[in-house]
Amino acid sequence: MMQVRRFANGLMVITPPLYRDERGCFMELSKASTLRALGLPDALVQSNLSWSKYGVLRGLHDQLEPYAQGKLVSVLQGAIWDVVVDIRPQSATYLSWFSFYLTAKSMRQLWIPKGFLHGFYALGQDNLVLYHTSAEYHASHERSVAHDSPIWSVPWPRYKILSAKDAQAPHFQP
Ligand SMILES: Cc1cn([C@H]2C[C@H](O)[C@@H](COP(=O)(O)OP(=O)(O)O[C@H]3O[C@@H](C)C(=O)[C@@H](O)[C@H]3O)O2)c(=O)[nH]c1=O
Repeated sequence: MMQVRRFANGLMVITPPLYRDERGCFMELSKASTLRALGLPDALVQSNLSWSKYGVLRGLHDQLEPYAQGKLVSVLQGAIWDVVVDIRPQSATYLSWFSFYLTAKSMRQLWIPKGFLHGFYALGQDNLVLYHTSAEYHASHERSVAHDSPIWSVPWPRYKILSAKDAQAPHFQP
C-alpha cells in the first residue's frame, strides 16, 4: 500500500509499494492516475538525473513563473538530505524550511509543490537523484538563492561542494 505523509500544504513524502520477489523488486515511480489521486499535476513533463559525490550541496533553486515547477524527487543510489523552503507568501508556513532524508534503500519520494526553494546535500559516496518536474526547464527563469540565508538558518554540514553559481547566489529577498 502506498504511504503518504503530508507536511506544509502540498508538500508530501510518498512511499510507493515495493513488490519483492526472488529476482529482486519492482516499484512504480510516477503514474498519472496515482498522481491525480494525490492531487498532484498528472503531467510531469521532464525527468532529470543528477549524480553527486559526497558533500555536494545543490541549491537552493526554483524556477520563476510561468515555468514554476513541482518536483517529484527519488533517490536511486546513495542518500541525500533534502531541504525545501516555503516561499508562498499566502502560506501558513511562509519562509519555514523542511528537511527529509531520502535514501535509495527507503525509496521514499518527496513531492515539492510550486512555490518552494529546493536543495539537497549528498550524504553517500555516489548519490543518484532522479526527479520529474511539472514544467520544463527554462534557463532564463531559473533562480539560485543562497542556501545559508539567515532567514531560515538551515544547519547545513560544514563541508560542502557548491557550483560557482550557487556559491555566488544572492540572498532571498522576502
Ligand atoms: C536543471 C537543469 C539544468 N540543465 C543544465 C544547466 C547547466 O549547464 C547544467 C547544470 O545545471 P545546474 O547547476 O542548475 O544543476 P543543479 O544544481 O543540479 O540544479 C538542480 O538543483 C536541484 C536542487 C533542483 O531542484 C533542480 O530543479 C535544479 O535546479 O545542466 C539543463 O540543461 N536542464 C535542466 O533541467
